[in-house]
Amino acid sequence: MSITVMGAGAFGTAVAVSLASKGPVTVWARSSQQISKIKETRRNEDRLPGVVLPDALTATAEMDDAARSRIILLAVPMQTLRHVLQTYSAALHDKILVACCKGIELETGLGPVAVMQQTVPDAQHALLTGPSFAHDIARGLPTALTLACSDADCGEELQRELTTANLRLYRSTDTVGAELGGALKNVVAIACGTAMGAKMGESARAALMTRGYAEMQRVAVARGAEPETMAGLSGFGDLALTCTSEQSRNYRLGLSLGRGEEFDPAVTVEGVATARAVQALATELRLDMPITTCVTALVDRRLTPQEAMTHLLARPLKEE
Ligand SMILES: NC(=O)C1=CN([C@@H]2O[C@H](COP(=O)(O)OP(=O)(O)OC[C@H]3O[C@@H](n4cnc5c(N)ncnc54)[C@H](O)[C@@H]3O)[C@@H](O)[C@H]2O)C=CC1
Ligand SMILES: O=C(CO)COP(=O)(O)O
Repeated sequence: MSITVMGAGAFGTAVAVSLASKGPVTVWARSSQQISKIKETRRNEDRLPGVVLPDALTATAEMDDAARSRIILLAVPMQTLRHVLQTYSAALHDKILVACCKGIELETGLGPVAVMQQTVPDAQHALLTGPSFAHDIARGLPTALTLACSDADCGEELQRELTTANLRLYRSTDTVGAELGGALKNVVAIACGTAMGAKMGESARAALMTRGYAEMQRVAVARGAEPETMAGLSGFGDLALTCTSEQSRNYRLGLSLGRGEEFDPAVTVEGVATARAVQALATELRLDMPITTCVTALVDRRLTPQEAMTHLLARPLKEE
């Protein structure tokens, strides 16, 4: 069965490379210039440098080609997902849609599954998330991810179809927990990068990871997720990866903030909008989210890293 990936960024291209080991894959991008370049060079040098694309991978800018597959992965940044789905909803209404985005929509506070449900209600909706850098997947390195789908049968089908020799998928029906884990770990990664960039030490990073995880659980429980989902690949697993590796763009943005350096605004950093969205949610749900609050203030340049840490350390003492 052919599979389509919409979004020829780092992640979409990497997953398509892995899926192409099993059968035909179509990668769709809105830019025909980008597609021509990919066809010519058999590489996506701008987004996934150094990776030769396999023959089973076809690139297209035509939605008619993309819509031939029944399973469609959406590998675009979270803040663009609604626009993409609205634009192509007619072609997508009878498909199985699998969002790969990690974030919360700023205007609505919704995750990718809810956005798919609102924009293409007749489709089936799932989420692919978990600890995985695009380059690792594309190089064939071993990776384990969560495939979350509230419909158990559809989830099983997707698990079979999307598992490859280097991509092992675990199934879950808790889409709310899976999408919150993937979104919120990015906020904590910015905090950890900031602490490391400001030379606050690895102990500070461990504290931020652990207390950040407590914030992730607080939101998850308030949103009706299963608490154990946070302990899985989509939560703890991705938190561990993203908070400790310079391959992560969220972590690298944090490093820049900590060092007082500029960061390329063209790079996709999902945690910035998500921190603001989660901050709004926390206020609405009356949740105590001090790390998220500090990250929002850091990215808005309302606090320096030192002021943020002083603020966190000076909070009233409490039970763990
Ligand atoms: N890069 C990675 O290692 C991983 C990324 N992800 C997630 O995948 C999602 C995409 O990230 P990347 O591929 O890394 O980002 P990227 O910045 O490499 O690529 C994003 C792609 O989306 C396209 N795009 C943006 N707006 C669009 C629109 N309105 N219509 C059509 N296409 C549009 C861009 O042209 C670009 O090709 C993010 O939510 C990210 O958190 C998940 C796991 C790993
Ligand atoms: O989600 C990722 C790894 O699982 C990629 O992280 P970044 O978006 O921070 O690069």
